[in-house]
Amino acid sequence: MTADVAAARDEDAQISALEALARQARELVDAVVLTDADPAELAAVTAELAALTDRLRAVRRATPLPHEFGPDGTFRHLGNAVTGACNPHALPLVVERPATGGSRAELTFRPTHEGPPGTVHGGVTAMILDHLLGDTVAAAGRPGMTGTLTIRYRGRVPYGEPVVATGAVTRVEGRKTWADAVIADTAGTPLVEATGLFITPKAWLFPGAGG
Ligand SMILES: CCCCCCCCCCCCCCCC(=O)SCCNC(=O)CCNC(=O)[C@H](O)C(C)(C)COP(=O)(O)OP(=O)(O)OC[C@H]1O[C@@H](n2cnc3c(N)ncnc32)[C@H](O)[C@@H]1OP(=O)(O)O
Repeated sequence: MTADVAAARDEDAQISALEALARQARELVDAVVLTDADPAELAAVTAELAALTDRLRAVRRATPLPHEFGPDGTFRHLGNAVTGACNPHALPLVVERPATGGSRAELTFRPTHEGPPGTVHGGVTAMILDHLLGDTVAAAGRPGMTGTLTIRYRGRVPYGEPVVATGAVTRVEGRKTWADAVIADTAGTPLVEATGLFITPKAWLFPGAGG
């Protein structure tokens, strides 16, 4: 076994273990949101969690896992707040790029995403749509940063039930790209609609040019 292969295996093992930890941390957050344990039990669990937190902090990175190209050549961001498999804050959203263009994701929100009673928080759905729009413009070969994001909330988004998010580019002009996205129920009824303007920084077009 070469040193490169051994290093790749070590990295795979590290990522798999981090993904498992993130999955467990999501389970923990869901359990916290829904627990009805008594105060003594809550205090005992809190003390155990504090000890576990100290163990993880003992070996600490400066930043979350970075953007990179994975072993199969595809772009990945394991620490991303929306898609990162190693980030417990992420759903994580799994985005597909249909052959017909745009981006698509099937997702199920959890009780931890609740805003109004029985409804997903509008900021959470906006975050998902921002990411999907960003992926949509990137899929069209025009990656950019969100300049503006307009949201129209048409119906309550439930948690615990699957919904579908889709996005499509609508207009391009120089470094600007506009796209629309929607979260709909499985019958296709739109629940939240978004329009985004994405601007490709000059540095992404001309690396080293600044901007
Ligand atoms: C290598 C990467 C591979 C990636 C491959 C796969 C990716 C996989 C999916 C990832 C998906 C992520 C999705 C998350 C997306 C976020 O969440 S991004 C985070 C939120 N957004 C930000 O932080 C952006 C912060 N703002 C900035 O960085 C800069 O202001 C911007 C937006 C890059 C623009 O800066 P700039 O290029 O210096 O812009 P500037 O030259 O002043 O203006 C250019 C034009 O845009 C207009 N403009 C500028 N800003 C705005 C604005 N905010 N609103 C309206 N118009 C504006 C100007 O008026 C101007 O218009 P014209 O005069 O040409 O008509």
